[in-house]
Amino acid sequence: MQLSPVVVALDYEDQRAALNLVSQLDPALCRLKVGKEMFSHFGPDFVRELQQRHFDVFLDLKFHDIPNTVAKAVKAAADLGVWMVNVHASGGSRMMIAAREALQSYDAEKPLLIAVTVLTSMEQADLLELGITLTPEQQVLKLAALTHQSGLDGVVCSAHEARALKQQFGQAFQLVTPGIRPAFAGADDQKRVMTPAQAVAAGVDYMVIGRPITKAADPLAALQAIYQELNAV
Ligand SMILES: O=C(O)c1cc(=O)[nH]c(=O)n1[C@@H]1O[C@H](COP(=O)(O)O)[C@@H](O)[C@H]1O
Repeated sequence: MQLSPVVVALDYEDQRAALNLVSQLDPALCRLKVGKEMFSHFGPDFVRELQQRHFDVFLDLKFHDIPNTVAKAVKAAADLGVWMVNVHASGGSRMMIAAREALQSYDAEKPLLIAVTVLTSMEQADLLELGITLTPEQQVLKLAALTHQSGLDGVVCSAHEARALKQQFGQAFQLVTPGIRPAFAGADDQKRVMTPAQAVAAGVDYMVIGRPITKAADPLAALQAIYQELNAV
């Protein structure tokens, strides 16, 4: 069975609750994302626990620092054996190139290196506050171009930008998108949502899905429903 593009976001303050969810999921149907909250609470051991359960882990720590520090941080993530790691594209091309070069010696074991463009929670007013006068879509394209030039594997973006990004940067440029909502789920606080099928049709490679699975009465059934919807595309 081909691994599905679903990455389940583990946003929990309680490790037992997270592992209870994980024990209901199937590593053939999804990967797992560990972000700042769980990594700060439970550290690399938690990531290792997930890997021992045969899950690929996306370490979502969104590194943004001087090039030397980010290079060392992505190397530490690679040593941990994660499948995907990310940085902020707004850290600039020198930072992103340093991160890419730090992973060069990992060959087949190299994690995918992805850059965050504009967070899906940010609107025009948030960019203006930072002195950025471009629209969020224009800023995404600008940061994606910088990411592509820096030789990274792809970007985190909204599914609404996927079509334009694939057109501009080609099929190999990987798109990772949050804000995905299956027809059976509510939008929660996500603003511009797409269904999994729409996202795949738009060119999304990996979709980060949290609450529609983690808060479902039957998480595996929710995951299977998404997988079936994707197989029908
Ligand atoms: O990097 C992310 O994963 C991320 C970037 C972004 O721009 N927006 C966004 O929602 N996310 C994450 O994607 C996940 C979405 O979770 P749900 O809204 O519950 O599906 C959360 O872990 C967010 O932190």
